Amino acid sequence: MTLFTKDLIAVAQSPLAHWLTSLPAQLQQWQQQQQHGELPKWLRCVAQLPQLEPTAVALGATVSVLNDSISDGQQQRIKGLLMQLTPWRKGPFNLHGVQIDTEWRSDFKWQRVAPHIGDLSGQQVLDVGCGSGYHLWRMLESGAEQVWGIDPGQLFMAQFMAVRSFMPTDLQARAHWFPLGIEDMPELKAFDTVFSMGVLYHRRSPIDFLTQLKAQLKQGGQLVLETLVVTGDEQTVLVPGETYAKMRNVWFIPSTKALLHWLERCGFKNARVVDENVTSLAEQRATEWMPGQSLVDFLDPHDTSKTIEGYPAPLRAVIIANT
Ligand SMILES: Nc1ncnc2c1ncn2[C@@H]1O[C@H](C[S@+](CC[C@H]([NH3+])C(=O)[O-])CC(=O)[O-])[C@@H](O)[C@H]1O
Repeated sequence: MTLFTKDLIAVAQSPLAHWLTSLPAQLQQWQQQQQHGELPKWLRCVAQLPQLEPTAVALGATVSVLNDSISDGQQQRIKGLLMQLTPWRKGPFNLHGVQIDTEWRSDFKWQRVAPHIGDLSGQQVLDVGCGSGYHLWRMLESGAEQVWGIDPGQLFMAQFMAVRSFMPTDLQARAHWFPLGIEDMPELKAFDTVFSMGVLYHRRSPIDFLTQLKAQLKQGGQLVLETLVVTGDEQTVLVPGETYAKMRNVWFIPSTKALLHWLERCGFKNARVVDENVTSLAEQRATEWMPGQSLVDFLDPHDTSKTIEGYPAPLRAVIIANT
């Protein structure tokens, strides 16, 4: 059975069945390109993870799967294998007692987003740029019927597959991850809610990006957009120099007013800002599972209201809009 067979069957059995016109060929082509590089090694680690019947599962702040009769030896083995998938950026997870304290406390972001998204019960939900899939589990916690994550990051895929391998089969069948960028998506117009958190500023063409997100939504669906913003009016946008907070791939950081304007121009209705928050050093920091540089190293050491390049420090907004 190939890597995505079960997920493709889930597509066929869902209201997204028309995705099958492009998806199998894209996945096959992608798999052919993965013979070299680190993915095969990461997937071997995932395949070696022990299969244990979960006795407790919690899709809460720490996404947890536990088995009450696990041995110390099994736990050490799980930790050793999961450590080979570092850096772990988005979490936290507790997998059979192995606490993955990720660089980001992604639960903080979910706490800001969740009160505003309504009831996801029965919904088909897409998460564009889902990383390790931490928020996919939280979307299931909020009632989604099926969650679909896309992200071009191969290590994130291995991390998602590792976490999913521990989940009970009913949850495994409701959470899917495909190695696609938003630009690889056909116009499905089929999802009830589309999330895109932390991606807009990585796109060179933000208006095209918003249009691509809209093309995934049903009529009457909702977009949940989370991104870096700056303060300013409808025409304020920061286009940083080579780096922003040491990130090389940051293009457009609009004000919330500009973002609302863009959403309106793209045909979204009822766009509203539901949260604004300065990223704290507690939310993004180095840990055993991501030992490299983190937010503290990206800010001006003498003035943490500025990035190391002198731009405003990361301020993030959550915006909800409808089609
Ligand atoms: N073209 C693209 N299409 C889809 N995804 C992409 C693309 N380009 C990059 N990504 C992916 O977008 C994610 C951005 S991280 C947010 C993770 C999560 N959502 C979070 O809110 O914590 C934000 C950050 O750490 O700066 C990464 O996983 C990329 O691989």
